[in-house]
Amino acid sequence: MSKIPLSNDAAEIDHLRRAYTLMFVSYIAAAIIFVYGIRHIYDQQTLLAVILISSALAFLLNIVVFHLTGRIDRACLVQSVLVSMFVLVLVYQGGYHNTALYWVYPFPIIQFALLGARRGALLNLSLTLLLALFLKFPEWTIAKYRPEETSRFISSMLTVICVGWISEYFRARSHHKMTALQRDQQTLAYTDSLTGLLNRRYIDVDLPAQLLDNPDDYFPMTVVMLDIDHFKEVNDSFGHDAGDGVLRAVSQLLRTGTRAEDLVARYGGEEFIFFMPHTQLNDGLKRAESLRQQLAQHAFALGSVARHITASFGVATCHSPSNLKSTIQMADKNLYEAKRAGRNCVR
Ligand SMILES: Nc1nc2c(ncn2[C@@H]2O[C@H](COP(=O)(O)OP(=O)(O)OP(=O)(O)O)[C@@H](O)[C@H]2O)c(=O)[nH]1
Repeated sequence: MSKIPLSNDAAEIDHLRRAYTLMFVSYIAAAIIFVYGIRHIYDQQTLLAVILISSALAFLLNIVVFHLTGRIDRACLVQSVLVSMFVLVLVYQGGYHNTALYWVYPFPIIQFALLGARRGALLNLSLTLLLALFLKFPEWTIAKYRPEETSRFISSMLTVICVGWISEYFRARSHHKMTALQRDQQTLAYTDSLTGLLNRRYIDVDLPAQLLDNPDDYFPMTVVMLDIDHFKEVNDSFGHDAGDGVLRAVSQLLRTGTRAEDLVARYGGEEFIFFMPHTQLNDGLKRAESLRQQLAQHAFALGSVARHITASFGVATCHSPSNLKSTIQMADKNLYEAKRAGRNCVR
């Protein structure tokens, strides 16, 4: 079966999840940090106030850049690096009366939400290693932490990282499984069971969304509709099963006679349609004529003899997503003209 370009709702939902996580986490963290920063100006803790206020502004600046560029991967990575730097500087300085360590615990969870299980674990473990060094060599820091406090802190940090990793790993795994399941079900819903081609539901439901989302991948797009001539006679003379065999053989001819980027569908009983992206009307007419000839020359095995079968073709070109329906109607009208003109021709 040809590869179906499907609208990817799961990827869109995941993108939104990351964007909302990034924005809410950044706004909430920036607001809390900013308020504490202002408070410490009044406490005369200038260095702490500068660390807090500049971190809050850096978080917000990253969000502004994200709004302007829409690049979620880069924004999450920058936010994680900013968070890590903030944590390191805060632990180095000690925070208010050396309480900095209490503020570190939420950050591993944030890193997992922003970066995912693998990259989040890497960043969190590196950060914990640096923090452990700071705590092991107190002469490196301004802060003064009690020895029993530092050992408990590293153990509880590792516990938080472990729990955060487990939760993010299984969330991502179930998300991937559900995405695969959704794709399988979509593929099944949009596949014609007799021929394995795309079906009418795909043309009516998913294709319009595809065209709207990625117009540059399609337009101008030529639509060809074809209908097997006198197909009723095939059924009447050779039986319904033989008719099904002809429909499968015609599908195979269409598959091999079209390009990989063309979308080929069974539109109704013995009616097929295909869409040729980036194709003007003249080229579309030539390709339809070539297919008509291939089909007319093909010998179908029916009963004990080989028989020739022909089809009539209608062609029209679509220039924008809003024209899809009227273009299909135009191709259908031209197909009717081809039938009226005596069949086995392209109009
Ligand atoms: N075997 C088989 N036949 C089908 C299927 N779907 C529709 N048909 C048959 O296709 C035939 C279509 O007949 P008509 O609409 O009269 O068209 P035609 O005989 O091809 O004549 P023209 O289109 O005017 O050339 C009918 O006999 C339907 O039963 C199918 O899935 N399998």
